[in-house]
Amino acid sequence: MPFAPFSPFIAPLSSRPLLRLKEIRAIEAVEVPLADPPLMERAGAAIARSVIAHVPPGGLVCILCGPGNNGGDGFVAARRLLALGRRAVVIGCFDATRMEGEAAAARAAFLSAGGTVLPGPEALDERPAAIVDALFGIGLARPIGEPYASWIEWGSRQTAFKLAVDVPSGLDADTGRCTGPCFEANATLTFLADKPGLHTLDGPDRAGVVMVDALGVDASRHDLGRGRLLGLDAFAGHLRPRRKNTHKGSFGHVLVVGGAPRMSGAAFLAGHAALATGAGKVTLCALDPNILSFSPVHPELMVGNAIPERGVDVLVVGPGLGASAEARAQLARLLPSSLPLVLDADGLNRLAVDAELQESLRSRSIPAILTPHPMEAARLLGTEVAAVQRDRIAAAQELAQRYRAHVVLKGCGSVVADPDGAWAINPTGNPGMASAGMGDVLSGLLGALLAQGWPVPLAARFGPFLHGAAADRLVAEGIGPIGITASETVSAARRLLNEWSVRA
Ligand SMILES: NC(=O)C1=CN([C@@H]2O[C@H](COP(=O)(O)OP(=O)(O)OC[C@H]3O[C@@H](n4cnc5c(N)ncnc54)[C@H](OP(=O)(O)O)[C@@H]3O)[C@@H](O)[C@H]2O)[C@@H](O)CC1
Ligand SMILES: Nc1ncnc2c1ncn2[C@@H]1O[C@H](COP(=O)(O)OP(=O)(O)O)[C@@H](O)[C@H]1O
Ligand SMILES: [K+]
Repeated sequence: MPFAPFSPFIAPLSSRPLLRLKEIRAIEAVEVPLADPPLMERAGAAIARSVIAHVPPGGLVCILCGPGNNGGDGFVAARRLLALGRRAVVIGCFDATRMEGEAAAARAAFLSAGGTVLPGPEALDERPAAIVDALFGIGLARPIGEPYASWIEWGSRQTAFKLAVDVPSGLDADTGRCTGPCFEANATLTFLADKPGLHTLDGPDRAGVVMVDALGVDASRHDLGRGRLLGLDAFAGHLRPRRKNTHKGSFGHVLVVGGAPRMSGAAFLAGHAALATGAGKVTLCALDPNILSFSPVHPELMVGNAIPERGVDVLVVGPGLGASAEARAQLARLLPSSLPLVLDADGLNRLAVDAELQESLRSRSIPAILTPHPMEAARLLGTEVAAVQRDRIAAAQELAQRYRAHVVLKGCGSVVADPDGAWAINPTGNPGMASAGMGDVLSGLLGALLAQGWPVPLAARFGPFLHGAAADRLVAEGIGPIGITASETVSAARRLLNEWSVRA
């Protein structure tokens, strides 16, 4: 029976830049000619160090090398491993006469050091203890064919330590999309700076643990673009203990508008999430005329069919809103408001087909937070889900600009984009969150943050970070990923928020 011990929960602590291909290439263009020792030598040394840290002496290290500089990194690593008394072989069967520059030199140096290049995995006569994937990195130009495709499939299947060099071969470093066959690593050692494709869509499944080695290059001297991988440090300034001398008015009044007939659960979930993560008061304005005037499970929620005349600080519109004329009327009334606004679910679906609502969203004095999942995003962009997922960052940025709003494009590696072009990827969360009601919880949680005074762009980042971390905490405790419920993430988020809100 397989045994997988629960790992202790540690939220990602440090945020860091995420660089797209054009930014990485610009750094390379400046740094490669200056670097001494050369960057490829440093990359190979870093790979060798990582292998040595993970593989006991005596184990065979099998390095899959491709025809470009990614393969060059692999050849340097192989030579260095031999020099350190380790057993290493290369698998590589490309036309070596077509190799150029440093990569060709790296191959030649490996061969001169007595290294062996095998034509395929079938030539091995023992099981490797480690597989290093140095086939293709950021130079991947098309889907991978034979023989590399079979090597990738073979390598991914091995019960060995599997290390991808820079990017798992077959993964698009910008988008996290598998372009065809794609290596499945336990860990990825990526160079110069971290890359968005390792953290969204297929990236997390393929890359495993991501380690960044700057190769001694001070990337901060270059254009780092506008993307970040979120870490807890990004929010430290707003995670403070509460002052003693406060009252419920200090923490804001959230109004949740939704809950059409047969969909009131969504509004209750959002409302409960808002209260449990710190809103001072929560009112539900439900479209269902038969809704109970209070929730027996959460009697602290104020429930009704009317929008309070005054006293509301934040709007959460959409959970279970439905597609009725009344839903449209509520949107038309609330979108122009000058209160902070979270728009989700049916609110987004209605927005997608209504030019007048779109205009009033764009004209808001405070940009709203929109929280589409990929299907909702596709509707808002007038395209297909596949087109959204082909480049999630570009889709989120396009939405943020088109609707002049902060956008959380949900899913594995949620992408947050601001109207001014800044963007971020959230590293927390797990497939246990692929269950009904999670989006409603996120909306409520965002409402609570806004009600407690978080600036809108920061709330749009911390909401998914906290929610995903809550689900990760549940997994670490053995609750999930299978069967986590949206309500359970609310309690876990409350615990984390209290743990994190300590005096520095
Ligand atoms: N530049 C630097 O100084 C540094 C770079 N570094 C390292 O270099 C990596 C980038 O190297 P790179 O640019 O050579 O690209 P790489 O990923 O090896 O692939 C290009 C080769 O593959 C080929 N090819 C592409 N797709 C293919 C396919 N589907 N099927 C078959 N062939 C395909 C393509 O051939 P072509 O398209 O011309 O036929 C070309 O030969 C980077 O990820 C990092 O590891 C580090 O050492 C730090 C310093
Ligand atoms: N595989 C996953 N990895 C990380 N987060 C996920 C995953 N699946 C779902 N989530 C998160 O869970 C939430 C689900 O929201 P949504 O799809 O709107 O759910 P629902 O419509 O059921 O309420 C989002 O915040 C999303 O990012
Ligand atoms: K690779």
